[in-house]
Amino acid sequence: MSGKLASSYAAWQKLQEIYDTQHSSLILKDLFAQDPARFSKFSRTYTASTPSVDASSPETSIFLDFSKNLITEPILATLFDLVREAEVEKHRDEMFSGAHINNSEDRAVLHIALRNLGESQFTGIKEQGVDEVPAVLAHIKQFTNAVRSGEWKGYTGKAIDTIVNIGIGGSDLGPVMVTEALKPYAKRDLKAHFVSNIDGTHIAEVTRECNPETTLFIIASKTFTTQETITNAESAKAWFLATAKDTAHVAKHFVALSTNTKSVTEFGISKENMFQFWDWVGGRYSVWSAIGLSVALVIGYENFEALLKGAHGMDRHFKETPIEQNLPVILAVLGIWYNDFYSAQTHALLPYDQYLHKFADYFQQGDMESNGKSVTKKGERVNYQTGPIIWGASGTNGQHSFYQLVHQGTKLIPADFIAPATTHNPIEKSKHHRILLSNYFAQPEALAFGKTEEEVRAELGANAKTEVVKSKVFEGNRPTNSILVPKITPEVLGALIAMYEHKIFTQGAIWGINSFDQMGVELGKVLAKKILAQLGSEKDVKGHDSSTTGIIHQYQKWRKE
Ligand SMILES: O=P(O)(O)OC[C@H]1O[C@@](O)(CO)[C@@H](O)[C@@H]1O
Repeated sequence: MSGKLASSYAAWQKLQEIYDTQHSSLILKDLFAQDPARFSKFSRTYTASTPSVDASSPETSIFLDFSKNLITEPILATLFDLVREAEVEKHRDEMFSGAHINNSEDRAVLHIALRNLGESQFTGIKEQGVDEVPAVLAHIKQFTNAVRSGEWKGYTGKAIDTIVNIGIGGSDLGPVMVTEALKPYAKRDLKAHFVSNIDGTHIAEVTRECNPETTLFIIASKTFTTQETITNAESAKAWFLATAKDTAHVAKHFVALSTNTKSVTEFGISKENMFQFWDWVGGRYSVWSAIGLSVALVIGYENFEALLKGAHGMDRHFKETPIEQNLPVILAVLGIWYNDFYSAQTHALLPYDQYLHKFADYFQQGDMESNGKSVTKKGERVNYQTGPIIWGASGTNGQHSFYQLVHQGTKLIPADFIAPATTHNPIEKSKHHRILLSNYFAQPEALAFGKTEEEVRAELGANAKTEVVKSKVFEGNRPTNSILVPKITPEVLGALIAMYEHKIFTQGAIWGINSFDQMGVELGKVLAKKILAQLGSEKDVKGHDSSTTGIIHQYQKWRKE
């Protein structure tokens, strides 16, 4: 089992020494001037080894330009030494083999087994459920085809025209992000809604848009015990039965996605209407599982399978490619360079594609719930930074929101700029797309090379006030990765998501932490349940600090219901 303190590695200590002695001389303007081949040395292309499912789709490729990073070839080589010293490849192979690498819960981590579509190199995994994946996919295919064709009818004999996915965290963020990202592939007359928050507003607002005769509710919950989801599901059932009356009709309008058959049937959903997955699927890694049912309903099973295929291609790349050419590994070590040596606290994901506007939201859970840990797998407190704060927004909107700080603030913010070469909406002869991409190209250039005081003064003239000149200087030397894909297709999206999943894995393996449990979400839930019980009673709240007690008293003074 890993769990060694990363700071104990010789490569880590070498990186610290390099940072201490060299970081102030790592100037991108100079690094590019010194080496005309810098771009080609620090860029890589991933291309799926098998052709696209849809012959009319462009190839499934990802181009990574990481030349605008604060690295030299010796620094990159030392980062790769760290990967080898941390035995990342060994841990990777353990994951792919089904070893219980999630040691705190004694579970395997096998989201890769959800999407290999029976490919030989990943079969032979001896974990309960792995051999049932094809049957669940077949059930998803049969069900989604029935709903989309109108064969599946509601209790009054009408076809389903609305789906409502009720889930939270990984049971919501994946379906939301992927259905948004692949909207060009959506069946436009099937409306999809996603309810996640316990705030009654969420389900109240959604059911206002729904007709109980033509709505299908998807109760998405790995554990089927999550308070928000079960409460929302009960309210959805009550809303439905207020019109449908007969509980027999539930079977036509409610399905469940879960590992917990007992709780699903106790809720009143038959086993036949349940799509199963297994404990070795982490919530934040579950969009490839039955949790992806809403995705398959919206974009169709063939496109859902293409998404899986795209991710599987990246799995093969991660498993088979030498670390120096391995995109997830390269992204991972660059992130560690800034997170652990430059003390950058965050990492921005900036997709220049409106359909990807939920991409950063998705990886807030994916990355921060995986690597927001402070003890190693052996229980030792780390003495270095682990998971970064992930944030971001689609371009160009971010430019009119937070780019001021990114360009001229005091914080180092490594950022991934992501864009498709071709848009799904080439309106005005792709004028919009050219404008969008011109910004996608320009922002990393501005961040890297900035604008000197001399350049500003030359523009403003000799009489310009010093304070005005200074306010217009861009220090530059701010690192970015540029990721370019041919087009956002199901396969490309699958590969992109898997690339970031394996980046997260690689960083966690280097930090020696368990990226696959989430103990940190439990305490708040327990305290909330204790307070909830007290809010409902006539007695005064007790057992809390003066602040919690005081704010509850204020609430009780003001509440009207
Ligand atoms: O799918 P479920 O079991 O309802 O869990 C929902 C989410 O809740 C968590 O915060 C775990 O409690 C996330 O890890 C998970 O994706």
